[in-house]
Amino acid sequence: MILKLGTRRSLMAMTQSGLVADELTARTGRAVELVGVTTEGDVSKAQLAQIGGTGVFVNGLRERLLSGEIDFAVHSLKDLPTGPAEGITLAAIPPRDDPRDALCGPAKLADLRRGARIGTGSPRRVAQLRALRPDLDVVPIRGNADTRLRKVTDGEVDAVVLAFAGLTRIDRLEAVSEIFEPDQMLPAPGQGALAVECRSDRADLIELLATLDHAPTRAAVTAERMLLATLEAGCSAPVGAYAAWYDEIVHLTGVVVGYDGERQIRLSESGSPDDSERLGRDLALRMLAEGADQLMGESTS
Ligand SMILES: NCc1[nH]cc(CCC(=O)O)c1CC(=O)O
Repeated sequence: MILKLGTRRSLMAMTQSGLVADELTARTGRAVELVGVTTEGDVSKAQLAQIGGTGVFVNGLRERLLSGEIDFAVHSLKDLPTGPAEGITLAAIPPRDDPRDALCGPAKLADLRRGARIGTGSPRRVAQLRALRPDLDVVPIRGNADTRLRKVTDGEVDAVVLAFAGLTRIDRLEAVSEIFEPDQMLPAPGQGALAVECRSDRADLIELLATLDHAPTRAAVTAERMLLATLEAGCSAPVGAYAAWYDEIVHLTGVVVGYDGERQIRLSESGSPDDSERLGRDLALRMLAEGADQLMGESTS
């Protein structure tokens, strides 16, 4: 039987789902067919900072998993809410792509003109951009990566910030003028990674999909997501987190930035990959002890 893989319809989503489908076929010999699904996040014109964090890109796919219309689904992991979903299992987290953010514009950040207009709706990117260049005019924009890049070519904004992994998937690396290192801009928890979900009662499928799982990526993104969950922040909060993995140790860094970019709480901690949930929780608790709560509260008001 051909397995039905549910995916959003954007080029980025179709590309990443296609790669997962090919990988599953290569590893298990099972044929996979893509099924395009439109989600609330694709339709709504509201700013993500308002509607985000509630799984707007994810819920439509989960409904079709539960109804049996599709067998499994591929999401961008950073769009996945941190809470559990009834009846749904996170069956695999494949090897992560580049987690960094990229500037797409005519020059590197330091070389943009004073007061240049930068388009991004993400409070995390807004706050970190302001920390790097307080003079910039950061304006909210929405739409998929292609639409955002067009706003640069049309002159509506001077530059935009997008995930490097997404730009790779839609073959638009020529638009990149600078890649931000994590010490300049920490990515969103889970950025660059994918999530493969299926129904919890499909034991056969869970076993099959497990062949796609990459343990180091799972440990790293688990730490990042636990940090986010413990801060009780969603994808619309000014929270960055990145866990690197080397010498069999997970090195997690988290940041909370005030909306004006002036104040930030940035801390790091290392631990065993077998205990990555505790690593994320411990670091978040240290950030809260330093006032992360108050800083996040100011940012959303
Ligand atoms: N919120 C939209 C979204 N979800 C995942 C990605 C990029 C790809 C990824 O992080 O895996 C993007 C676009 C962006 O932030 O540029």
